[in-house]
Amino acid sequence: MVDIRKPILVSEAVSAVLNHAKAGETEFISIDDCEERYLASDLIADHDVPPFDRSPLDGFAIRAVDSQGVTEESPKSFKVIEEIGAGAVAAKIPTQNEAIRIMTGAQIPAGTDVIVMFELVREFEKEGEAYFELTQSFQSGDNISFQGEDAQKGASLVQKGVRITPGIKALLATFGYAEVEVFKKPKVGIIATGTELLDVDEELQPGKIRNSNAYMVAAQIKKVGAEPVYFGQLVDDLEESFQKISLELEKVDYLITTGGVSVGDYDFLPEIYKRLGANVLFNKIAMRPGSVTTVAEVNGKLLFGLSGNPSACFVGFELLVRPAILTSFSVGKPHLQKLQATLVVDNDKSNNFSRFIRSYMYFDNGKFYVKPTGLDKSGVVSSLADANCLMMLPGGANGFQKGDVVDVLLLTGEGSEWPWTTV
Ligand SMILES: Nc1nc2c(c(=O)[nH]1)N[C@H]1C(S)=C(S)[C@@H](COP(=O)(O)OP(=O)(O)OC[C@H]3O[C@@H](n4cnc5c(N)ncnc54)[C@H](O)[C@@H]3O)O[C@H]1N2
Ligand code: MOO
Ligand SMILES: [Mg+2]
Repeated sequence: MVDIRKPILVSEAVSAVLNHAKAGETEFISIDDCEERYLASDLIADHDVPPFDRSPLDGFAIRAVDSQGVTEESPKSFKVIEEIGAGAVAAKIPTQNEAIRIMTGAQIPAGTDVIVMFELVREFEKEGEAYFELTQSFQSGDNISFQGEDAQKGASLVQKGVRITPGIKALLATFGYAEVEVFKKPKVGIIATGTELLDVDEELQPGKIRNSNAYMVAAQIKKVGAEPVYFGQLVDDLEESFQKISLELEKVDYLITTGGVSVGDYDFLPEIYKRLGANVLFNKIAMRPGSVTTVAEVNGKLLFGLSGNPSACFVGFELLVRPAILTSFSVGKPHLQKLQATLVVDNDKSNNFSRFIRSYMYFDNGKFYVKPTGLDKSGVVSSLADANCLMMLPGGANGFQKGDVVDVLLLTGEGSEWPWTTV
């Protein structure tokens, strides 16, 4: 007799995993290598930006007071007494009707409070000296980029746990972060199980299939910002599998196995958890695919027993492994982002378990729409190719019809805080 497993809600499974999530270790790395990593401390402005009042235009720095009353009909001439480019500081201080020729980015010369762009004046020369004629008046502060208008000293600009984008890298450089404190990439071991598995470079043989899970999971691990460590594939042999899993578990922060978690004669993971003395958090989730997904803990380390079925394996990673890793990086929204979209085809299947259907979401005429990307079976691999989201249909409902608005979990982009309290 096989054990009858008691399914728990997806939300219960996720919280059981997150109860065991640990804060990641941190390290300092060169700014050159920091993109896509997660900040381990807030990014603080250590000075004002810009650090001085500066010119946003190529033109002339003048005193607003000298432009008062100036119009097309009563223009005024200004004498140019110095020229500065960005990086230089004016040596002279203009007095009445004097100006400094100034380029974009240069510090506003003392005594001046307006920049007039070149295009607004008529330049001329008199007795070998440069002049221009002004035909309009200005207010003090016109065309000036003020010190601190971009960022003020002491401000916390990006919080710990945010993934470094090119824009954040610009801020890190602005504030002199040659070395950046980030979360270390945890090592996530992968072991594929199954006597039927061939590696990617092997010819097909009767009864055998190529191992796709190991490659898919490694890509999922990289995408989330961790480091995959592939330990190869195992034939279904209890002793050998136990030895290999206990050995490799020591070398990583998390271990993912694929396959062998169900109730089949060659599904040895349940027995291996026993031999390891693991605390099995759950071995059945009320979801499709991935109902057999099992998570166990050994000495504080999580072992994810993902299903062998490719789509179930994929979904198990996204719903359970992803938030565990992202939580260790202090990410505030570690779950797939939940949106809503209109179903474009009927989905009559009813199921007691909640379903996470590989789907494609698109935007048309102001609305989001969603449709499945292929056959909705957990053993299917082809429907993963076009999937940019998982349609989330709660269990117990009597099917869904074209036009229904359904929940959708995006596979890319920003995440969500906990959104799935009901399934
Ligand atoms: N009597 C029952 N049988 C099954 C149940 C059940 O509740 N009672 N659950 C079914 C469900 S649901 C799933 S999902 C699968 C889970 O199976 P396992 O996790 O034990 O995985 P395997 O048996 O090893 O393989 C299942 C399937 O996946 C293919 N596979 C395995 N590894 C890979 C890989 N690395 N790359 C590509 N494909 C892989 C394997 O060949 C099998 O076809 O159990 C059901 N059975
Ligand atoms: O766990 Mo299975 O993937 O539900 O089909
Ligand atoms: Mg099996």
